[in-house]
Amino acid sequence: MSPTIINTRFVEPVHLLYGLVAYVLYLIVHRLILWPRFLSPLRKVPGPPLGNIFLGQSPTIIRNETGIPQREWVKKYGPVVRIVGPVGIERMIFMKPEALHKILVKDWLDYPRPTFLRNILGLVTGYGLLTVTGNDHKQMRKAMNPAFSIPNLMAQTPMYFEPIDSLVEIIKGEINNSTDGKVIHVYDWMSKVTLDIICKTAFGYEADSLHNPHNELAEAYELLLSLQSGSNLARLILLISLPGGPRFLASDWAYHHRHWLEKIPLLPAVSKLVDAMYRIRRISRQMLEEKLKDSNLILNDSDAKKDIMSILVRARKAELDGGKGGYAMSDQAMMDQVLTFLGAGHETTASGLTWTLWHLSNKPEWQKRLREELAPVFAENPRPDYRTLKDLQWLDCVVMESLRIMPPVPLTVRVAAKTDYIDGVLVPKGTLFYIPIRVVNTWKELWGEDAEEFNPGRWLNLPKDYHPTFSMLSFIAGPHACIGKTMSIIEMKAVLAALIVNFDFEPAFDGQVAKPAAAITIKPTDGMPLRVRMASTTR
Ligand code: HEM
Repeated sequence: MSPTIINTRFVEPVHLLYGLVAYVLYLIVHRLILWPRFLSPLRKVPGPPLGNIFLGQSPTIIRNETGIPQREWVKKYGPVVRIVGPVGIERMIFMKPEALHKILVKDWLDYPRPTFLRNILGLVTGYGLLTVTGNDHKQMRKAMNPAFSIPNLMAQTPMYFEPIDSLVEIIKGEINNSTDGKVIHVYDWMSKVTLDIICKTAFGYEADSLHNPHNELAEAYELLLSLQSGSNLARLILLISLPGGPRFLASDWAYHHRHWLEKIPLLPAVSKLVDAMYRIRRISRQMLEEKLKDSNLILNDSDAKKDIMSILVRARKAELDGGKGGYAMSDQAMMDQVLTFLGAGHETTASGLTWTLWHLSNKPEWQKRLREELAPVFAENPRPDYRTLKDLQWLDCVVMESLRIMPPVPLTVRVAAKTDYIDGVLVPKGTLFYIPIRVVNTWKELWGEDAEEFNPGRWLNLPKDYHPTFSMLSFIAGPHACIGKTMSIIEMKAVLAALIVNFDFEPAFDGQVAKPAAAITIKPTDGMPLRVRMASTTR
């Protein structure tokens, strides 16, 4: 037998195939069994059982209210928890301020948002601040910060009151002097009023969805929001993880052929998403074009328009004229930013307001106390300014407490771009982190035994270990902290104050329980029906 014959038999295609199959099987066994059970340096970190061999603990996470399984695990296993998700991917929870400081502030560049999250955010909110990282993010954030400065927010606050006054009149009309009041779906109205406010402050555009439910932008956002559910999110993550997935979903081709997607089982929701995003982008483009033609924009004094897009257009013009070598945004970048503000700033604020009204409905004593604080202020000026709203003590306590126990974004995610120690644990590159916003906000170890209860008074007597940055994470911290934090708090205060001064809120029926949805933001699945009457002071 010659050696040549042996060599030829060795490389027969069928052997190559066997080798390939064996390698793929090894990879699968490694991923699903060997790594999570025997090899990972995290395998001894406390945490729930590994769960389903393919999906890990994902079924529990998807089925439950966002942040609740994580909270139960922290109660059971302590401040450092390891959870195994689909295909053996590990996720870590770190609760202590030092660990959160490292991930979110000190080494933030080593712990970016994972690609799948950036792709989802990009698709539904535009490729702006929420999707960039590193130096691009630093530059973009620097260019955006002035639009959120206190002087600009002070100038924008009066813009909130036109939609707010419309809302008050609409609810009065619904109640129609009935002493029994009327049950209304509070979330729907909060969504409309915040959309009208953000359109005005972001674009200077009158959406008036409060009076015009068929406004195209309002309808597109309604469609987008109706798709928010844990299972739709899981489908979307799967789709955008495919090569070219995000680009395909954002393409004109996908929009024009979206009816095909409807025919594929499990994908009709994706077809609606493509439809909504296409329409939102088209309307935004039109608005930017109008803005670029608007001669008022060039004014640089008190007459100049104060909406965010006008501020950006002026800043770009100044940058180009002055040639300071700064960051001059392209039209597309500007549009993406404003879309980001619309996406990130509309439903978050609407959820925050809805949950605040829910808590106040169940705590009439707090509602009364708040009304007593607000009534004299509104009697003097029914459109209080930024400073007045900011300085109202009970209003501040109520808003902060609501954002603490029901943070509109209950958790977010980061990924380790390098292997490093965190809180004494060696965390390998590629590990995912839950930034456990809701868990931190209601951690009994810090906030005390009543941590999960609504008690606005606690803000006047904070726990001794309260950390101003890491005890309440509703807007997270560090370079990626919410740019709209001050704006959304003042907006919530303005809407809430006008509603409480005019109306009494109570549960729609005895034994009503809240129904929060499991998705990116925590909105009620039933639209939050509440009974609304004219407030005793206005009756
Ligand atoms: C109650 C209302 C709001 C809440 C609870 C909230 C919460 C958050 C959270 C938790 C993040 C961090 C997300 C992450 O890094 O994964 C974030 C980021 C962001 N938010 Fe908000 N937000 C609110 C309102 C707003 C408003 C009104 C705007 C704009 C008009 C806005 C614009 C943004 C932007 C642009 C980012 C990305 C910041 C960056 O990475 O530099 N948000 N927000």
